Amino acid sequence: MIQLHDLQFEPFISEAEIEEAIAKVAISLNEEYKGQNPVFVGVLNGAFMFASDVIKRFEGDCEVSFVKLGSYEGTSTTGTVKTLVGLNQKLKGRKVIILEDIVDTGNTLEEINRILEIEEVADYQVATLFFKPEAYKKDFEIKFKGLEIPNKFIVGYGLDYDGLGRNLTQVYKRKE
Ligand SMILES: O=P(O)(O)OC[C@H]1O[C@H](OP(=O)(O)OP(=O)(O)O)[C@H](O)[C@@H]1O
Ligand code: HPA
Repeated sequence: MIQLHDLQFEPFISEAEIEEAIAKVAISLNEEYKGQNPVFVGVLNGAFMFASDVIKRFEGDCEVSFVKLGSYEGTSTTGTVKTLVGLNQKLKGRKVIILEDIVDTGNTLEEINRILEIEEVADYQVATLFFKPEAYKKDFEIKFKGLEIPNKFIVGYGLDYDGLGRNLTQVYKRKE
């Protein structure tokens, strides 16, 4: 059990399970994007660990970029996704892979869709380490998913509760 701010969290997903999920996503990305020089776009802050681990496993040429979006306060979404740092690279005509630590309600993805619509990319897909099917309310198909998880608030491996917990190497869920 760990305490972050006022909340307690219990172990939920081990390092080995996380590694297995990343390996699975990496195999699919290597198959799908072989020889295509895709651009990975990581969504900060949460995706920094996943981006690092999955990009290390990509075997061909690729480029790496980041955007920084934010919408959560405490354990819930505000419903408003703010672009804190935008794209600094032209993506016109490129194959783009969005890297997310988690897709929860899908609000953040919707904002990314808006950002990419004006970029005239050749194609883009989303790769997320964690996915909450019960919480996801959008139509956009998520092609690469590491682990489907129940609708519980989690921390660790990049994910935070009000800034804390990102450095944890395994994932914890909020104790009920
Ligand atoms: O599907 P959603 O309900 O939009 O949730 C997913 C988003 O929430 C988290 O970001 P957050 O806004 O907490 O910013 P952070 O990455 O800096 O923690 C996470 O990193 C995803 O980007
Ligand atoms: O379960 C979560 N934990 C931390 N950050 C998040 N952002 C969306 N869902 C979550």
